Amino acid sequence: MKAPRAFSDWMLRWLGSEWDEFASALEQPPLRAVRLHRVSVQPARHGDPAAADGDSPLAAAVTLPVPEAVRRELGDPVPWADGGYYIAPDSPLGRLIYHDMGLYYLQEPSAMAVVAALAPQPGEWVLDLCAAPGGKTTAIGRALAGSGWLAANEIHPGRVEILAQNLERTGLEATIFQETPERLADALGPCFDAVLVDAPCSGEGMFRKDPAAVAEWSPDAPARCADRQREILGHALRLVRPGGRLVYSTCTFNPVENEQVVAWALRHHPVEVMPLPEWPGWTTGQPDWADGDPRLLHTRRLWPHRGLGEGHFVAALQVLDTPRDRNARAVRGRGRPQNPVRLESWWDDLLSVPVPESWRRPLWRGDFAYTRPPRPLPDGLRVLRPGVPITRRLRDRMEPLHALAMALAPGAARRSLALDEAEAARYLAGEALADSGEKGWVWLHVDGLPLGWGKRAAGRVNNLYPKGLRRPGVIG
Ligand SMILES: C[S@@+](CC[C@H](N)C(=O)[O-])C[C@H]1O[C@@H](n2cnc3c(N)ncnc32)[C@H](O)[C@@H]1O
Repeated sequence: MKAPRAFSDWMLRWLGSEWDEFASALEQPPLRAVRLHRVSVQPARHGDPAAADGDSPLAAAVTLPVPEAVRRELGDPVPWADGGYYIAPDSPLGRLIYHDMGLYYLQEPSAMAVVAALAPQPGEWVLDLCAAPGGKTTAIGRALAGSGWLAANEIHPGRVEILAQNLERTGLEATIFQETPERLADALGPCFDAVLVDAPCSGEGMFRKDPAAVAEWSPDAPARCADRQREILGHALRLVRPGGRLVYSTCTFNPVENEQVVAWALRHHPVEVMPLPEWPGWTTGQPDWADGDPRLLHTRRLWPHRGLGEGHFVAALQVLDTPRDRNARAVRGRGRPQNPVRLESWWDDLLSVPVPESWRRPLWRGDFAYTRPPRPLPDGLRVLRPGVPITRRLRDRMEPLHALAMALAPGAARRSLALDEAEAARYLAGEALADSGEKGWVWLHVDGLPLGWGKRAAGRVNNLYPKGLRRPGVIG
C-alpha cells in the first residue's frame, strides 16, 4: 500500500518516533473478523432449536448454538466485542449458506468497539444516524434483542438499500429513514436514549483494506470531512434525549476529524465526555492534538501498529439535562396507532404464538404492511421501511414477505420444515423442494435458523426466496 505523500508527512508530524512502526503496519495485510448474530459459541438457551422458546415470535430474542461449519472458522475472540472473532484471510464464511441466513456479519475488528462504547440496553430507543451498510446497526439490534426501538438512517439512496438488505438478512425489526440529519432532528426531536454517529470520514483506516480509499484521499479531505462531521454532530445532538448519550466514531487517523471535532462539541454544546473502557491495544485520544482539553483523554484510538485492527476513533458524549431541554421529554410516548387493520385470521394461519400488537395493527403503505414503530412517524420524512415488511396484499390473498421469515424465532410459525445444509443451498439457489405435509405457507429452517418461506401444495414446496437474493454458488 502506497500512502499519499501528504498523508505520510502529516502522520510523521503527529506520530513522531512511532511513525516507522505505523508505516510498516500499513504494509501488512488487513485483519478480518466476524461478529456472530443469531448464534453464539455459548448460547444462553439450549434445547430443541426448532421449538418455540417462550412466547416471543422474534428471532432477535433468541440465541442458538453456532453450527460446526461456522465454529471451525472462528479464531481468537476480539477482546472488546461480544461475539466478535478474528478469522483467516481466506476464510470462506462469506460464501456459506449461513451468511445468507444472517448468522454473522463480516466486520473489521476495531469497528466493533463502536457499539461496545454505545452499550445499547434492552428497551432503549437507539438511532444509528449514518448507518449503511449496517455493521453497527445490526450489532445494536442484537443488543436490543427485539425490544425498544431500533432506528437507522442513511442519506445515500444506493447504500440505504444495502442497509435494508442487511437488516432483513439479520432478521431485525427496524425503522429505516433516508434523510438528512437536519430534517430528522427537526421532525423527531430529542427522543432517543442513544444516537450513533459513525461519521463519513477521509477513511485513512481503510488504506490497508481498500485501495479506493487511498485513491480518494486528498490533502484537503480531512478539513472538508470535519466541516461535514461538525454539521452532522450538531444535528445528531438534537436527537438525543436530555441525559442520553451519543457515540461519535470515525475510521480515520488524523486529529482534525477526531479529537478536534469532539473538542468543538465540548465548546459549543451542553455535552460531557464519558469514560470508555481500556480495551486491550487501544490508546487514549490526544488532547494536545486538539485544544488541550484533558477530557479528550476519555476518547479512544486504535492504531494498526498497536492493536489488533485497522484503526478507529471512538468518543462517547453525554447530553446534559439543561433546563431549556426539559420539556423535550414529552416528545416520547408510544402514540396511539391509527387506522388499525385487522389481520387476525391471516396471522392465526401463519403463526402459532401470540402476535405482538405492533404486528397485529401494522402500518399499510399501498399493498405492503410493516410492523409499527413505537411512536408515530411525522409526515414528510423519507422512510424506506417503518418496520419489518410483513405482507403484500395480492388480489385474492396476502403473501408473507421474506423479511418476516428472517425475523421469526424458531417455533413461531404454524408450519415449518427443517432442511439439511445441502437442501438449504438448493433453496437459496431458487429450487423447489419435495415435501407432502399440510398445505400452506411453510417456514424453512436449518436447526431453527431461518431461510425463508415456501408454499406447500401437492407434494412440493414452491420456493419464495426473493429472486434478487438467490445465489447459485452458495456452499451448503
Ligand atoms: C462510515 S459510513 C457508516 C458505516 C456504518 N456505520 C457501518 O458500520 O456499516 C458513513 C455513512 O454516512 C453516510 N453519509 C454521508 N454523508 C452524510 C451526511 N451528510 N449525513 C448523514 N450521513 C451521511 C454515508 O453515505 C455512509 O454510508
